Amino acid sequence: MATAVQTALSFVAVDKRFGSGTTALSGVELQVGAGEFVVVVGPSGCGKSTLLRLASGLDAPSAGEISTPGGDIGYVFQDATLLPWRSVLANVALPAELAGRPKAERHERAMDAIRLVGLDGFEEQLPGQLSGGMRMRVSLARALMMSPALFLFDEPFGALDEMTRLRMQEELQRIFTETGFAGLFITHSVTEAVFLANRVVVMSARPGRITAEFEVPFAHPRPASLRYEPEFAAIAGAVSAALRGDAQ
Ligand SMILES: Nc1ncnc2c1ncn2[C@@H]1O[C@H](COP(=O)(O)OP(=O)(O)OP(=O)(O)O)[C@@H](O)[C@H]1O
Repeated sequence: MATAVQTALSFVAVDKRFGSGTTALSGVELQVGAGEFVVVVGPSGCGKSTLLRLASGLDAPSAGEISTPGGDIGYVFQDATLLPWRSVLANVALPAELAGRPKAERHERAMDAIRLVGLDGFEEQLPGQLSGGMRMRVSLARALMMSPALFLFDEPFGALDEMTRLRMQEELQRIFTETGFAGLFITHSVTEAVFLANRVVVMSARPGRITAEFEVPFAHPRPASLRYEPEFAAIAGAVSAALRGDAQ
């Protein structure tokens, strides 16, 4: 986490065209500062997942520049992608194991990450014995293991029931407050975006470009009750209007 750089992620004039002729992204300008949490909302198919793939380096832009000066990147996806035959502890410790860390060190760090996501006591369980929300916590703990400077989240809570989803939002922003990583988070939910973000970025339908940005000034950690405050509703309303304007 300790990093002197001020920018965790930078997109400058980024276009993405696929061989099929589809232009998924056009002229995208996006900066995520160190310790900043940016949430992207946009209509289905506007290029949000493409944006994350480019940020991760899994795919290259057709034009423009992308840089991640902070170093390590962590990923959390909707599908928790755990190894079913490994315990919670062994799943969380996997990145350190692959990096060749000594057993005692990776055990200690994995236990720290497990405590951070509120799963202590469950470290010997198998993924199949856990609820969807708990599996998502394991996935988050595994990503936290390598203390990445930047986290990429692709709709991580999209498959969870409403109550679990709200709880996970609260947990995630508590962890964000405690660890100070930078985040780029994708969601279809406007309230999820406003609850988590320092800044909400709205994308237009294809070709995806950024059409509006909203600063979300509430201090972290944010209480669950923030969602019912008029100031919260005002920002959520403005984000929704920007999204709707795009759909017309
Ligand atoms: N590998 C690919 N080859 C060709 N076209 C692609 C490829 N990947 C994505 N696309 C197209 O690019 C556009 C953006 O896709 P992307 O998955 O990034 O959208 P999205 O905003 O994440 O969608 P959703 O919200 O539905 O998940 C879509 O029209 C999609 O069909």
